[in-house]
Amino acid sequence: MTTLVKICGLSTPETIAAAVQAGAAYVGLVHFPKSPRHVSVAKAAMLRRDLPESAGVVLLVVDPEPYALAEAIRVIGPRVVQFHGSEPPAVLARTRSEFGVEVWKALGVKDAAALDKAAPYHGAADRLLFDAPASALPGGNGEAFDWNLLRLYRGPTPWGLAGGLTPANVAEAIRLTGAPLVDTSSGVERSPGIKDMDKIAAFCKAARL
Ligand SMILES: O=C(O)c1ccccc1NCC(=O)[C@H](O)[C@H](O)COP(=O)(O)O
Repeated sequence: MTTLVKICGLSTPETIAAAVQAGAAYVGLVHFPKSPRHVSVAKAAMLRRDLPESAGVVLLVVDPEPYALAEAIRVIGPRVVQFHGSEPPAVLARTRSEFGVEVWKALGVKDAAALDKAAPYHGAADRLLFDAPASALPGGNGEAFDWNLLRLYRGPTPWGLAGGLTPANVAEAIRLTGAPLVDTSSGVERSPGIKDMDKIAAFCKAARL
């Protein structure tokens, strides 16, 4: 089965084009001012405008105010909204029904018990993204968690694996977990917020092996 790839934290037309060209199914735009990858709503809309419909634009937010979220979705027009804070299932369900977007929920995985946090989101989320627990930032810290925790995971909601994935370790992560989608940010950067087109291509290639 083909593993879908999401490259997150993109902020230039060149690196987005490189991700699409390399076969990434999803490109992530981080709208969170404390992140080195933050893009304003206006910039996200500009980046989105030049993309083909086939590119899955994921707008990433952290505990957004309802008004600000509505405005961002209206102006940017993403295919997916990824919630990366402590949003309850009702926020995802409401966002999906009001705006007709896909909604994803990121969950930090510290131990096996952390996977129980997925249960309330079944039915409300279109995808769960299992990531390393929040540290300096809610996500995008380049830290991996113990992938063995997902070996036997069989939840009903489509899911993805994130956290410290790189061109060098992504094939092993897929082999161990069977992840249907892999997501990376720091692992394809030269420095925080600065994406590297060669690393993006290498990641997409390694995820296909
Ligand atoms: O990337 C960020 O700066 C970020 C900031 C705040 C919340 C989430 C953020 N990123 C979310 C992602 O989907 C990342 O791709 C995911 O956490 C994996 O990041 P990394 O470990 O750096 O590959």
